[in-house]
Amino acid sequence: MDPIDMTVTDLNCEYLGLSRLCLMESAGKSLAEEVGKIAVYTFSKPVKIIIFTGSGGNGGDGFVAARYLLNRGYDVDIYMLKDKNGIHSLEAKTNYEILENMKPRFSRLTVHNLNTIDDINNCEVANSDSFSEFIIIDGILGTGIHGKLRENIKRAIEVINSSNGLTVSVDVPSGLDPLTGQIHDVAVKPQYTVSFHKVKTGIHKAGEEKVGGIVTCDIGIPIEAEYFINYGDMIKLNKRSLKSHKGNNGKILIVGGSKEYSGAPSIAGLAAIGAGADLVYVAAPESAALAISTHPDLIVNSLKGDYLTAEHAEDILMMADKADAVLLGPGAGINDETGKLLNILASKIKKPLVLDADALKQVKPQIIKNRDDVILTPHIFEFKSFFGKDIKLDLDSYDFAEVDENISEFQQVVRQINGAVVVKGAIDLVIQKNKFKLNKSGNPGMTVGGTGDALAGIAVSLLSKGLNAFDAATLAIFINGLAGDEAYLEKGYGFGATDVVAHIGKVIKG
Ligand SMILES: NC(=O)C1=CN([C@@H]2O[C@H](COP(=O)(O)OP(=O)(O)OC[C@H]3O[C@@H](n4cnc5c(N)ncnc54)[C@H](O)[C@@H]3O)[C@@H](O)[C@H]2O)[C@@H](O)CC1
Ligand SMILES: [K+]
Repeated sequence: MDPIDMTVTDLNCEYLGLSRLCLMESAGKSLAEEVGKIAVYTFSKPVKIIIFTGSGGNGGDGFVAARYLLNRGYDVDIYMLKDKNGIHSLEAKTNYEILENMKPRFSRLTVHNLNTIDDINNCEVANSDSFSEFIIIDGILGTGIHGKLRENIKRAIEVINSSNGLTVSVDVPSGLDPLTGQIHDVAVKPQYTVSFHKVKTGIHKAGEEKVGGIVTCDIGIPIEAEYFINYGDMIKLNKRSLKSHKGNNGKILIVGGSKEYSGAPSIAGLAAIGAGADLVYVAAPESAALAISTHPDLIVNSLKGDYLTAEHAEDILMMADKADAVLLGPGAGINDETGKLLNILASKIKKPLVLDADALKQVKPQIIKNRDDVILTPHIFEFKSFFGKDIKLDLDSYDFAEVDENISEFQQVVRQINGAVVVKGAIDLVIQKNKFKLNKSGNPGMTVGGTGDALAGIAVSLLSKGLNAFDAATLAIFINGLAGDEAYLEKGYGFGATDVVAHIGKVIKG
């Protein structure tokens, strides 16, 4: 599991009511159990446990484990590389304070602050001849590592590696990149790594030589916290820089509209603005352009005729050059000439793309199949016509295995292409290759016309800000549903797509 996805899942547990403090308790308890097993297996007698802690959640797991190990009768020494005031994780601080409050202390616990390099050089582990047999728990850095290692952390890692203690790393060996498995400077070289919930991607990549034996502990994270999109996923949204200029936050081109439909590209464009894009250009035939241009937020390029045709290709390709992402299809209609144009554009535009209803019905899968920067937003019938496969999403089962089997049926079909697919329904399914997420935001009122255009507009807006197709697709369907839920609160089932659009900015901010 990628570290960012682990963070998202942890956060989503909170929205189920499962706090980070509970997760840390569970992680620390599992850690203590595993260390206990390792101690018995390796030494078959009580040994001293030395826990190195940093300033984050990784150290917090160490503080929790200390309590359980003390109860099992172990002597525990904690070596804190950051003192209480330097602990950033609230949960870690709470767990440290529990140890601190144990006064008078009957347990065999000692706590040392290693504030300076000298403190580290002079600690017992650095002169470990004085110990016979002991276990080191490495709770310095986990998934929260970033940038270059600070000097004191580097030194502590060197001391751990040159000691003769048996080392158990918490979640990730400190210093090892939890995503790539690379060691940029130095890293703890443990005999075992105890991971929580799922092994982090970097651990798999690094291999046993760098991480030792891998133990994975279930810490009670329910599968629903991982499968369903929730507010935790919002951390993937790029923060808007305070110094940004016009255009820095996404320039979009929407290609759509026809004699019959001018509403669809307008809604998509306004939704893109709602999701934070700076500039939205719409390329539409003149029969739709006038109506679209009544929205002053949209910049309309009027093209000759009642429908988009292959004759417009050159003009549109020039416009696409200036955009960061392009949406093809809303309200374009279905006819041979428009179909021809959409296929040309899908093959020639090299910017990230969203293919919506009328584009989905006309663009041939082989044209986009090798691209991983494309999002398709079909409902189940469009899915069938695009992929030529009739399957249903059936999540009414109480059996994980059946749900997984149903989802993997979809994955097998979607694997024909490299892009992300949002299968819209009462519960939505987002798939890209072996990744998937489910979404339950939204309500039955969203069957009203135009909500699909709003979704496509949000998706292209997020693509234009540099999100990858999977993240843009998952966040777009979640945000669109949340905005729909706000519209329902305001107007009951009497809301329309423009009401959904009106709430997009607010639900993102909130
Ligand atoms: N997030 C959660 O809810 C859970 C997290 N858990 C544990 O918490 C860990 C993640 O916690 P955090 O996100 O707090 O991160 P970490 O504990 O990995 O460390 C982040 C801390 O180290 C500092 N730091 C980062 N890079 C550094 C560098 N190069 N040099 C020096 N200091 C550096 C940061 O300032 C931050 O205070 C996991 O690996 C796992 O062990 C578990 O308790 C299970 C639940
Ligand atoms: K660690």
